[in-house]
Parts: sequence; C-alpha cells; structure tokens
Amino acid sequence: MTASIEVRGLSRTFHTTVRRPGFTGVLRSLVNPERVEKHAVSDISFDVAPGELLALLGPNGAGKSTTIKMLTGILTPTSGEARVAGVVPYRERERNARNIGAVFGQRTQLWWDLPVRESFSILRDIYEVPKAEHAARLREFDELLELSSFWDTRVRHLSLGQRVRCDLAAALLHDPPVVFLDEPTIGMDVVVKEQVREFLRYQVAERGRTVLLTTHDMTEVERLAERVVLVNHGRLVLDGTLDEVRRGFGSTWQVRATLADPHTPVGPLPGIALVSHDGPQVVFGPDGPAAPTVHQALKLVIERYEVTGVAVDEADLEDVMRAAYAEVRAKAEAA
Ligand SMILES: Nc1ncnc2c1ncn2[C@@H]1O[C@H](COP(=O)(O)OP(=O)(O)OP(=O)(O)O)[C@@H](O)[C@H]1O
Repeated sequence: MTASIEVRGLSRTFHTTVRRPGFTGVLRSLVNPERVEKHAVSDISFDVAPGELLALLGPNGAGKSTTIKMLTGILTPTSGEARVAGVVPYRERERNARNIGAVFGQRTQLWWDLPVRESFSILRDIYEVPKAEHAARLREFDELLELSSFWDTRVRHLSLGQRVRCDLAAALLHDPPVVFLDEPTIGMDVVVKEQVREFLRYQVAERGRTVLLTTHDMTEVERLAERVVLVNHGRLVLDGTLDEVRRGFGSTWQVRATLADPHTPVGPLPGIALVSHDGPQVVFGPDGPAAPTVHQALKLVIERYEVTGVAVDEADLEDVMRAAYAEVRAKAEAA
C-alpha cells in the first residue's frame, strides 16, 4: 500500500536578522545586519497511510505548522522530500491543491466580505465541481455541521465556531483525498468541538480521507487518532500508537480486582506487577517497558483469576504528554 503522505528527511531553515536594542543598535543592524538561522524542521521522516488520521503533536514552536506548510506547498523545504497523494507539493502547487483540503484554525480561507454560500460557489468554479455533486456534498456537510442557518451570512459576521465549520466544508467541497488540519477546533466550545470531531471521524471512516491533524487538545487526540508523531525543536522524537506513547513515557495504570475467593494465591503476570494484595482486593500495575496496555492487562487478569469485580485507572493523555514534553525538553537541554 502506497502511503498518502510520505515525508523523507524534510528540513526547513529560516534566516532572520536580529534587531539590536537602542537607536545605535537599529543603525548598526541596518548597516551590518546580524543573521541567524532557525532550524524549524530538521530531518523529519514519517508516512501516513490512506484513510489514516495522524496527529502531529509537539509543544509551541516545535515545527508542526512549518511541516504542514511544506506539505500544502506553501513553503519549500531546505532539504529532504515529501509526496502527498503522489505529488511533490512545493513543485506542483496547483496539482497538489486539487488533492488536498486544508484548514488553519486561526485563519480563514473564505472571502471575508461575501456570504459563505458565495464563497462555496466560487470554490465550485475554481475546482470545476459539477453542480449536482456540489449540491449533494453541501447537503451532506449541512447535515453533519448544521451550516444552513448561517451560510447566507457574510464571513466577517460569523462566530469562530461557525466560521471554522464553514472552512471545513469549503476545504472538502472538491472531495480531496488528503486533508491537513492545523488546530481546527482551537477556541471552540465543547459542543461544537464534538460536532467537528464527529464530522472528521465520518470523513475518515466513511469517505476514506487521509487526515494530518495538529492540536494541543489531548481529548481530541484520544477521540480521533490512533497514531501520533511527536516533534520537538524541529526533530521527530516519537512515531507510534497512543498506547506506545503511553508506554514510552512511563504512563501508569492500575487494574483493581476483587477475587471471588480471598484465599486464591496471587502473583505477578507477564509484564504486570502485583502492587498490593489485601484479602480479596488485589491491585496490579505495569512492570517495566514491556508492560502490556491497560486493556491487555485487564484481559490477562480476568483470564487468570476468578473475580467478582474489576476496575481500571489510567493516567490521562494530558499527563502523559506533559511528561513526554518534559522528557524531550530535558534531553534537548542535556545535548
Ligand atoms: N517565517 C518564519 N521565519 C522565521 N522563523 C520562523 C518562521 N516560521 C516559523 N518560524 C520559527 O520556526 C519554529 C517552528 O515554528 P512552527 O510555527 O512550525 O511551530 P508550531 O509547532 O506550529 O508551534 P505552535 O504550536 O505554537 O503553533 C519556531 O521557532 C518559529 O518561531
């Protein structure tokens, strides 16, 4: 299976000039500018399979938006290569634009002074979408995103949640196989966030779209992504499933069981430590880096012991990512 998005050794360096302080500093900067290099993205490689939703994560300034800008053809890499649906985005911008949809939560791509529906019509003409197809797609988007109550409103008068829902519809009107979403639900209320997530799940599961998403919202990651790529200081530090992220950064879990017979002898299981044992109450936890996931552990415990009750606790992804960011920051500082 060919990947929908292929990224190989992608790097992007920015050159900026430093402003010296004070009046003489400004004059010196004009005469003799001090140039500095910023390695925003350094040697990143990953693939996204067709119909997969991958979350690109990392702290502020990690290089996520720069990566997305290279994949959408807005920026040219300093070195390395990328292909999106078989096209090199920064070499064939127009061809790439037909294959992708992009939403940048902080900015709109709609015409500010036009009613939304007119923006949709302009996009239909640009992408040469047949009228019937366009109408059917708008109906589908309206069912999922409830757009029709405000799509005759000028974009400048929409609320943030309404505007981003319209941006999402606009990005998908030409039926692109690959979608880039840079913090799409930033600033939305919980109800609208959930509606947008539902829409995205539908686009991946039913329409088979490939999605690359950046977000700082870990609930979003848990609800939408199976795999994540974590970047820090422009470098890829982890590419794996959510379970691998949890395990990689020492996420803890506990399986608490009540034994049917309190006299049953209990002990550790493969990758599972016995944390405490008090009468019928037994608590298990992960043992080492090869520990199973909490779900696997639960299965192993109830297969091995006859229990009358069982409960699980797991650190939430927010805590795991905080630990992950702290660890990668400490490693970068030590290097
Ligand atoms: N045009 C530019 N010129 C100079 N430096 C830039 C430019 N664009 C980005 N950078 C720098 O590159 C680094 C990566 O920025 P980027 O916007 O990709 O981060 P990010 O992971 O998307 O961050 P956030 O989560 O805050 O949006 C930052 O240090 C940023 O200041």
